[in-house]
Amino acid sequence: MTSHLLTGLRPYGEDPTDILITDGTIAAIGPQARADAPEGTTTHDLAGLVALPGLVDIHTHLREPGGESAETIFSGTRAAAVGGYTAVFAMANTDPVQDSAGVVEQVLRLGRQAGWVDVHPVGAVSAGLRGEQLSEMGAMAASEARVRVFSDDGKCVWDPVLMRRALEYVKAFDGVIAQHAQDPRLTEGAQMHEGALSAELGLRGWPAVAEESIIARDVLLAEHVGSRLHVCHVSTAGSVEIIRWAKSRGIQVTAEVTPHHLLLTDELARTYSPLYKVNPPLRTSGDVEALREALADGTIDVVGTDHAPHPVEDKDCEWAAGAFGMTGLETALSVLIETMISTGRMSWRDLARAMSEVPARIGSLEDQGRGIEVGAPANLTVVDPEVRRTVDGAAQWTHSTNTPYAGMELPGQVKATFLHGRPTVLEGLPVERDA
Ligand SMILES: NC(=O)N[C@@H](CC(=O)O)C(=O)O
Ligand SMILES: [Zn+2]
Ligand SMILES: [Zn+2]
Repeated sequence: MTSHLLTGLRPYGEDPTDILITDGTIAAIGPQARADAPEGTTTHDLAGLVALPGLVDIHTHLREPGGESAETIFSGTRAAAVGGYTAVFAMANTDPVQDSAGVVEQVLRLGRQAGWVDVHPVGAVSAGLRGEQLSEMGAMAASEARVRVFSDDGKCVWDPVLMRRALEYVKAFDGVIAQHAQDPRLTEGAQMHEGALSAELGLRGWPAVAEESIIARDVLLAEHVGSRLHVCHVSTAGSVEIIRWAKSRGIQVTAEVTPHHLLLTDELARTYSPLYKVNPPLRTSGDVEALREALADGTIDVVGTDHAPHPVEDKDCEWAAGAFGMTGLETALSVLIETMISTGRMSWRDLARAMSEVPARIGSLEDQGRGIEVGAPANLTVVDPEVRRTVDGAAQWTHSTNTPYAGMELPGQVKATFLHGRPTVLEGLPVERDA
């Protein structure tokens, strides 16, 4: 029997208490925790720190197989643990693509071997992400990986017939289609948000309507089919309006916002540094305000990092040649503290809902996102919200250095993470399993 006694921490930022973890489960909370601690229990003094349920990322790119020069399942999941995560959904745009039972089972296995977080492979919607025929969705759902989230992320499922079939297909096992909403024709050659600034800088624009028109179509398809739609990385005020309308009609739609779209704006394109190049692009301060409001009022359900590591040669170049994407696993919680907690827009309980409970529910996980209660699996994140740190891309655990926050001071640090009762992070540092 392995036991850990966590003393003095504040669940959801509330009154300090003690938590006893025994054999992967929260065994006691409060005075009973010390009383029940068996011989040989390891005690961790975490006085004053905030405890949250282990974070769940609905949108991570781990890059393996095929993109190991940017990230591996090991390096990406270790970065996730350091960022406070206990589960990640690994996007399908790998090489080979995660479009068959064989590939998703391989990703599952590598995730288990690494042991930093639970890895849930996302299945591709279309074979090879080609947008032509459906992938082996049923086989992936029935595989050991039990795939429930399907996405062609990186590409939009553009063909409305294919989208309709995908939505119909996943109903059989309560799956969900996560759409990367980007009309490819309206965004050909696009480099940044379309607006006054793109005109001034002479960069081809990515108009808001290219996202909004796909979301509008997809919520109507989801309604027609009676299936579940999840919208990836919502980035415009207009998208928020459409999702708000869809929810008011009872359409089964959930939506995600990234940390970078909650904090950064298109003004950063003035630097011409590809570190700020991402898909969908950074938008205006008006969009940022609408996204914060939507996350606070629940129109946007969850935060997804869209952690998108890229090798240095794809970012250390001119803007037009740069790859789209930013890393985010190690900074997500800090950005959320900065934008939503410090501003009083969300409580710690709200944050736990958006970063743990609801992402777990969208992905049909039963042993994650359960909250801090006796009997729940001991997936916990312990954060010091008071520390302020300057982000250093080279000092992160991800294999890539394309963080847009380099040089910025952000609040908060994850001090400890527990995965099914085992510490994966202590004192802010990853703990090797055999240690
Ligand atoms: N977000 C990005 O800019 N890039 C992602 C793909 C995606 O999320 O659309 C990637 O895989 O690099
Ligand atoms: Zn995407
Ligand atoms: Zn993505």
